[in-house]
Amino acid sequence: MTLIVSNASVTYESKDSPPVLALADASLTIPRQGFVVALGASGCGKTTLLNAMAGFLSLTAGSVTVDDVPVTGPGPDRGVVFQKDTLYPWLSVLDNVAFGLKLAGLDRPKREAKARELLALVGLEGFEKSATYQLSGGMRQRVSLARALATNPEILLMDEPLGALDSLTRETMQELIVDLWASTRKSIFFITHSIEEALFLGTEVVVMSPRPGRIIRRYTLDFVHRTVASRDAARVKSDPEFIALREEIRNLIHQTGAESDGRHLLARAG
Ligand SMILES: Nc1ncnc2c1ncn2[C@@H]1O[C@H](COP(=O)(O)OP(=O)(O)OP(=O)(O)O)[C@@H](O)[C@H]1O
Repeated sequence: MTLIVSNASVTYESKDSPPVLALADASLTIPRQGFVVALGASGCGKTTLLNAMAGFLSLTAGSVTVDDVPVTGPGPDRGVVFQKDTLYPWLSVLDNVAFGLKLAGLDRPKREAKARELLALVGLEGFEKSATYQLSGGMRQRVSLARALATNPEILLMDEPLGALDSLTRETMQELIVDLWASTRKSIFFITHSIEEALFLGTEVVVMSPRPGRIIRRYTLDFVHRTVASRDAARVKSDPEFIALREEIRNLIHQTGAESDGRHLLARAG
């Protein structure tokens, strides 16, 4: 499946404050089996873009399509993982993962078998009967991932799923996501504030700048392919090419962050 965002703009209107141009003329393709990462400072419209892809909000202008069919709402072809897990505290780990399958009408043995398989895939074998509040942040995000995969969406939309984790857990989770991407061949759209994370994960990285939120730069990368081939994350992250690009993007984000303050006022006034 291919998800295409064309010339998408979103303006938030409210009664008490001026309209905010949160996303300005963004175009983006999530190709089949691609791993596209949106990177940018707070407020540059990343979540707005993801919400439009997920069908949670309507665009002010432009379009989102999946295989040429316009997105008009959420659908089983797109699974979503949020920064803060949205697990049900009254359900066990297994039942959280199986929940969507229950809604889809699968009988108990089938949905539990599928949920067990997914929990093994994310490294949570043995925790099926645990309550979600007994788990660490990293484990909870593993459950969220398994839950998003349960209905077998071709596209995964991930809104800073590792943002709340400590740095060691975060690195382990990055490697898990690379493994999942390589083994399931899903298409992924992933949001992060971390330049290193974006470079490590993405086959394509789009850099966004705030006020108004727009895509200012695109990079096609192969670091993630190198990680899949070498299984040596530390080596990939310390590669001089990786480090040079990390610095280039850091400068780019700092420059445009400063410049965009002026544009912000223009965007609001205009
Ligand atoms: N419902 C809303 N009403 C009004 N303004 C909003 C609304 N949601 C977001 N905004 C504004 O739109 C802009 C883009 O927000 P968005 O959440 O998409 O950015 P982001 O890049 O995901 O930020 P963060 O990294 O902090 O999550 C911000 O200036 C934000 O304040």
